[in-house]
Amino acid sequence: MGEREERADKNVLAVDVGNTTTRLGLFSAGELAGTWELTTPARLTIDEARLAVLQALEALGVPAPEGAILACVVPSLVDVWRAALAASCEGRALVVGPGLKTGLRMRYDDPSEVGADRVADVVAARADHGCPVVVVDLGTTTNFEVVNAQGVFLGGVIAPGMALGARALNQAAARLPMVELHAPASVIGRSTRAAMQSGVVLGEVARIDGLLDAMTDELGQVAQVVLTGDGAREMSALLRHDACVDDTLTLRGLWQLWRTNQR
Ligand SMILES: Nc1ncnc2c1ncn2[C@@H]1O[C@H](COP(=O)(O)OP(=O)(O)O)[C@@H](O)[C@H]1O
Ligand SMILES: CC(C)(COP(=O)(O)O)[C@@H](O)C(=O)NCCC(=O)O
Ligand SMILES: [K+]
Repeated sequence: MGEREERADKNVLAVDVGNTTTRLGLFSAGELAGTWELTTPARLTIDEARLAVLQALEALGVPAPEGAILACVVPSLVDVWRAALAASCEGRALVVGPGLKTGLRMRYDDPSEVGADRVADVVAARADHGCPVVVVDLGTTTNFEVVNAQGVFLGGVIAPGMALGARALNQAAARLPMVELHAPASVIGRSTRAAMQSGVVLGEVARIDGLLDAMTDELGQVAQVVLTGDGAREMSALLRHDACVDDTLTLRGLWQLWRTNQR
């Protein structure tokens, strides 16, 4: 077996630390063997992060990883996870950020500003869905990543996510309850709850459809749309645009970045 095949065969742990949820994905021979989620805490010790890794490996019934890669958009948690992953695998853990080879051309004014999860999304979207492509990632924020026909990351959009919108309404207005993020039966709400669900969920649908239209105009061509994140499937059913749902996009982008950086 060549050195390259041997590396591709390794068990690799990919960790995506979002502002709300931390996702672990264990890749075995290039396939996602299992995932594990925990709530992203405000503070975390290296031991707690190591324990989370051990729990995930045990629950998934997978062997300890040989390699690890991290995308963390919470700066205070980067060093903790870097150290915990180094202790959980052979050698250093890779961290998506300055210094890591991505193979991407980026038109961001300052590419070091781009969130690590967005970089991973773009890498996987380019490889697995083709270009041009727009990724819509539903998380704490609803963020879009736009990739042109040449595979260049042009930038995108960062908007408040649906849960954030619902929470903001509840916190800012004394009479507004917390609502579940389901689409109401009609856009014209006849109760406080229905009106809020219309504003948050159908408002998000309109925002996504509207921004996709504007992006098509700005790009001068129709791009494929890839939806990922919380409620991606429900959202795809509500959108006017055709969109492909890809739940494991970010984790797969991390695995690809790990592989790129073994060469
Ligand atoms: N469409 C949706 N349906 C259900 N919950 C959603 C939806 N969109 C967002 N959420 C909620 O939004 C929050 C943020 O999403 P998450 O994927 O955890 O974010 P991040 O990737 O930023 O950590 C979570 O609390 C999640 O439950
Ligand atoms: C846009 C984000 C907040 C999305 O994070 P998430 O919703 O996944 O927690 C994150 O990618 C980030 O902090 N980015 C830095 C700013 C930028 O990408 O321009
Ligand atoms: K995310």
